[in-house]
Amino acid sequence: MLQLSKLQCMRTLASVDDSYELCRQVTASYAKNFYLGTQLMPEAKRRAIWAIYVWCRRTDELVDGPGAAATTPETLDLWEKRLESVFAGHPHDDYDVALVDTLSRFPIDIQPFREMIAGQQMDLYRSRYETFEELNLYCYRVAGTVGLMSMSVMGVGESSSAANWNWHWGNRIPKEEAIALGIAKQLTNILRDVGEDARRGRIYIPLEDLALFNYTEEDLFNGVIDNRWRELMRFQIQRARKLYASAEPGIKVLSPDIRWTVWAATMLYSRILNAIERNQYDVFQKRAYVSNSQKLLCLPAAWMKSKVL
Ligand SMILES: CC(C)=CCC/C(C)=C/CC/C(C)=C/CC/C(C)=C/[C@@H]1[C@@H](COP(=O)(O)OP(=O)(O)O)[C@]1(C)CC/C=C(\C)CC/C=C(\C)CCC=C(C)C
Ligand SMILES: Nc1ncnc2c1ncn2[C@@H]1O[C@H](COP(=O)(O)OP(=O)(O)OP(=O)(O)O)[C@@H](O)[C@H]1O
Ligand SMILES: [Mn+2]
Repeated sequence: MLQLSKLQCMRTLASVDDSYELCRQVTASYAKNFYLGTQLMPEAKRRAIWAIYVWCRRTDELVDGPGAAATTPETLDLWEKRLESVFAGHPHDDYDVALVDTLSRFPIDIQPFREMIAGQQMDLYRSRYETFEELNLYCYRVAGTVGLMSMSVMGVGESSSAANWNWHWGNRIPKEEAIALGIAKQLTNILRDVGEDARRGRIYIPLEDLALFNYTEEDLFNGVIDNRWRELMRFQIQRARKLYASAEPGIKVLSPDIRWTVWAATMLYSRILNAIERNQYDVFQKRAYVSNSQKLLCLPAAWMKSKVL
């Protein structure tokens, strides 16, 4: 469904509403946490996020999905050319129709999308990161950019209109916070998926951090859990939590009608770190996740935060 489709020139493309419905279905099936978050948003912004989510998911699937073995740098170059035509108003398939419509309604820049592709390109040729600085660039590209894309739709300031871009009157654009939240989520995702990524020969945790705790790549591939591993994971979790904390002041600058969503998305994702701790840092045999009951309990707390913080 999400594979690169040939230009659907033989038949008319989906209507705008049908395309948004397709994007809603993909978001609901691939990302229950994000989908739940979008349910707390106004309709116009919710649909735009679904359209952006699908483009991001398709881009990720090119490198991480079932057809990834066939993906080459040329595939991603083609995908970027399609991105440019979408930004020029020319959809290639039914999914693109919603994104073209979203781009006509919100002030969204193409650059974060290009950088997302550059981040996925890194997954084609890199399976190790020597330093956190290198990993941070990867996380910015695949996740920090999602923060920038989402913020273009969410808007800032006090007015609650769909396109409440009133920063002309001094509302600060919390770009750094949006990027920080994306990177914090990516670091969380990396810690949750250590075992899954190791089975694919990938280590995202910086090698300088492994060395700091005298933990080797071989230990990681063998799933060794001892005090070295627990200290290394505590260090990683602390770094992710610091980034979540640095993003939080930016949420109150966002448009009031989406603050609940962003608090909920932040709390839901950061609770994965708590789950890793509850699992005694066993990310090799156990999958850290937030239960549905825990997710639902986050919602009133997120609502309160959106009103007072
Ligand atoms: C409600 C809400 C937060 C909407 C954002 C939804 C959206 C457009 C998400 C796109 C996610 C995606 C598929 C990106 C492709 C690359 C990738 C997979 C990134 C990782 C996401 C998690 O995906 P998943 O859990 O499905 O992981 P697996 O592939 O299954 O392993 C990432 C961890 C990136 C997530 C980053 C964000 C959602 C950005 C959050 C930042 C904001 C919403 C900005 C808020 C603004 C301020 C000022 C704080
Ligand atoms: N047991 C599992 N094994 C492998 N992958 C899983 C497993 N459970 C969930 N996933 C995948 O991992 C991702 C995270 O799952 P989780 O339930 O934490 O959140 P989600 O439903 O994906 O919501 P979001 O993607 O917004 O975090 C999902 O994309 C899901 O498809
Ligand atoms: Mn997911």
